[in-house]
Amino acid sequence: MSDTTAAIDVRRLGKRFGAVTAVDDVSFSVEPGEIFGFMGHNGAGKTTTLRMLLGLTKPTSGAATVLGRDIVRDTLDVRRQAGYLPANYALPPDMTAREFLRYVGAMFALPPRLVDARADELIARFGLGAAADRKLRGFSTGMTQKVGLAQALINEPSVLLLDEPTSGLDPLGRHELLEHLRALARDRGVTVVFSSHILSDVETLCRRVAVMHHARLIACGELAALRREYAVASMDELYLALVRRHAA
Ligand SMILES: Nc1ncnc2c1ncn2[C@@H]1O[C@H](COP(=O)(O)OP(=O)(O)OP(=O)(O)O)[C@@H](O)[C@H]1O
Repeated sequence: MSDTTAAIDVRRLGKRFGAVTAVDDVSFSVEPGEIFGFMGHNGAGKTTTLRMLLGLTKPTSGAATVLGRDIVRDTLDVRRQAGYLPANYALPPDMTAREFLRYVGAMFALPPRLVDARADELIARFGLGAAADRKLRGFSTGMTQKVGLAQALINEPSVLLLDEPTSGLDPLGRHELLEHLRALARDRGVTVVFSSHILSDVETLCRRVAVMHHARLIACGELAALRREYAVASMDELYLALVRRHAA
């Protein structure tokens, strides 16, 4: 049965690429305004799941809704209301940060004056003012991720899908990015899906998580309840216990 109050509702979603099953019978839901941890090691199927939610690749089975919109039938509606930061996002090196934000805003067919105002606001919010008119090619990893997050917010999305947003960041960069995500959920009610294999980040940020392993969901629920169920104290131990239990 589908959960009509959920911001994201995934029902038995599956994706095959030829002989490869990338996502197998995955179901979970995300509540409005929560920061939901989406965990799993490399190749577990996280990126493919996020891409299906955004209509960037079609499911081969199952269904999902984002803000009540069907991800296959209503792809454009979903895209208008969603922000996406892909993993290892390569920014165009010859654009400035400001030019890039305006470019992404234009793709949403927003009026130029509105896009300019939002770009300015995001540049200020992420502390990019001094670098805003420099070419992106020289940007540090931390600054690149801030621009990546800013572009994901240019359409003022209600749902934000972030694929490994903290990987490669130093502790200060990670802390700053996590604080921005907390503020988005707390102050603006944005629903965040935070895909990561950095367990401490998930632990810091998320109350509920889903864990993928070899294309399947091996756990989903409140972190505290999962810790109790598996009688473990830390996120590391929980993750290892889950993976061991489901080892092929
Ligand atoms: N376009 C594609 N064609 C063929 N196989 C693919 C394609 N995209 C993904 N896969 C395969 O699907 C599986 C899941 O990949 P996916 O990128 O979704 O995992 P992930 O959990 O995001 O991993 P990572 O953390 O490494 O990004 C992998 O075996 C991958 O090789």
